[in-house]
Amino acid sequence: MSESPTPSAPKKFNPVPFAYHEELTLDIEKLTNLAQGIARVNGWVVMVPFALPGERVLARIYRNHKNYSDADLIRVINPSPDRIDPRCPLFGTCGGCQYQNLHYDTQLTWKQQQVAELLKHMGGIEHPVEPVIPSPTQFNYRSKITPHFQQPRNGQIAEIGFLANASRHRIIDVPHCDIAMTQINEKLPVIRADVRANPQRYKRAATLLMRASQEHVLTESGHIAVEIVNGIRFEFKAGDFFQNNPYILPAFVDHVGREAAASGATHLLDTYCGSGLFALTCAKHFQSVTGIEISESAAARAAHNAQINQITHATFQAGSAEHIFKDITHPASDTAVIVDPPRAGCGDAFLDQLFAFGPRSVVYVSCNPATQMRDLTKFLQSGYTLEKVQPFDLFPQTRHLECVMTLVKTSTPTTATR
Ligand SMILES: C[S@@+](CC[C@H](N)C(=O)[O-])C[C@H]1O[C@@H](n2cnc3c(N)ncnc32)[C@H](O)[C@@H]1O
Repeated sequence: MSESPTPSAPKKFNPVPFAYHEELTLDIEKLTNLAQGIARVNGWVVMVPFALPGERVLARIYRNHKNYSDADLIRVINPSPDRIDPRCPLFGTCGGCQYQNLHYDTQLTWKQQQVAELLKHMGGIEHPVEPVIPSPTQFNYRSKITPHFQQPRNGQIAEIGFLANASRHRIIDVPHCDIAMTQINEKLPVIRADVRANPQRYKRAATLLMRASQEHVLTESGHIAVEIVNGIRFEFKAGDFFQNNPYILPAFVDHVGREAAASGATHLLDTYCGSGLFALTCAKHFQSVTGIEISESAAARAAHNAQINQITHATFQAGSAEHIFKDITHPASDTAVIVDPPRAGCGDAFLDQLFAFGPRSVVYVSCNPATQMRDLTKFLQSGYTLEKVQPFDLFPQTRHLECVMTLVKTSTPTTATR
C-alpha cells in the first residue's frame, strides 16, 4: 500500500519553526493543567496532548504559535511506567476525560504540581501546595451529565453525546460514560432511544439533563433532587448548580468549614452559596451564617434546606454576591467569608465590597485556576496572606482542578489596589 501524501498546510499555517506535519521525536517533561504533555526542542516548547511525562513519543506538528507549537501524538516510543490502558473505548476521541491513560496516583501528583506552577506564574507567589485529596471513587462518580445533540436533519437525530476532543462544535456519540454514576448509565440507553424516536420534539440542537438523585435519575430541570452530605439533607432543582461528585463532598465541606473557623471567626458569610452546601454544612462552627446566591430558586432552596435541617441561625438572600456586605452588622474582624464563584471568578464589584468590609479570613473555593489566580493577586494586594492551598480531586480522569485557598487578613492595604 502506498503511503498517503502529506496534506498541504492550511492557508494560515505559520511555517516557523516547524513544517506542517513535520514529525518529531520528543521527550515529554511535564503535564500542564490543560492536559498537554510538554517537550522542548532547543528550548522551543511543543505541546502534545495524551503524551505523559517521562515518555519518548513521535508527534506531528499541526500549528506553530508565537512561542510554542502544537503537535498530535502519533506513537509512544518509550511509555511511562504510569501509563495505563484507558477504561473507556472513547478515550482520546471524547473531550470529557484527558487522564484515563494515567495512573490515578500520578494524576494527583501532577494536579498538585500544576497548582504550584499556576500560583507561581499566574498568582506571582511561591507557596506550598498540599497533596491533592483524592476522590474516594475514581469512576462512576459524576451525579450529573448533559449529553447534547445537533439539530435533527431529515427527521433524524445523529450523535448524542459530548464534544469531541479538541473541538468546540463536533459532538461524538456516547452510549456509555465511565465517569457517570451507574444509575445514569443504566438510564442513558432509554433516554437516547426516546430522543431518537421523537425527533419532531426538537427544532434545534439540544442538551439533555441527567441528574442522579439517590437511586433515581431526573431529567426535568425543575424536578427536585436530593443529596445528603454529612447528615444534612439538600433539596435543589435538578437544573440548578450542585457539586457533581458526591463521594468527595464530606471531606471537601469539612475542610472548608474547618478553614473558615480556624481563624477564630464566629460569623460566616457564604457568597455564591447555591442551595446552601457550605453554609449549612459549616453552620455548626458559627454563631450566625448568611448566604447569598444570584439564582432565586437556589437561594429559596437554601432557605428551605436550612429549615428542613432545623438550622435556625442561617439566613439566605437572593442577589448578586456584592450586596451581602451592606446589611452585615457583626464586625468584619469576627467574620469569615466563603467565596465559591462560577468559572469566571469574582466580579470587581464583589471584590471591592469584600476588601472594603475586610473580613478576618476568606476561604476561596474554585474550579477554575486561571480566575482564582487572577483574584488571588488582588487579595494579596489588599492585605490578605495566603495560608493554605488545598486541591481536591472532584473530577478524576479529567484535567479539571478544584482548589481551596485559605486567606487571612494580616494588614490594611495602604495603597489603592486597582
Ligand atoms: C460554583 S457554584 C457554587 C455553589 C455552592 N457554593 C455549592 O458549592 O453548591 C457558583 C454559584 O454562584 C452563583 N452565582 C453566579 N453569579 C453570581 C453572583 N454574581 N452573585 C451571587 N451568586 C452568583 C451561581 O448561580 C452558582 O450557584
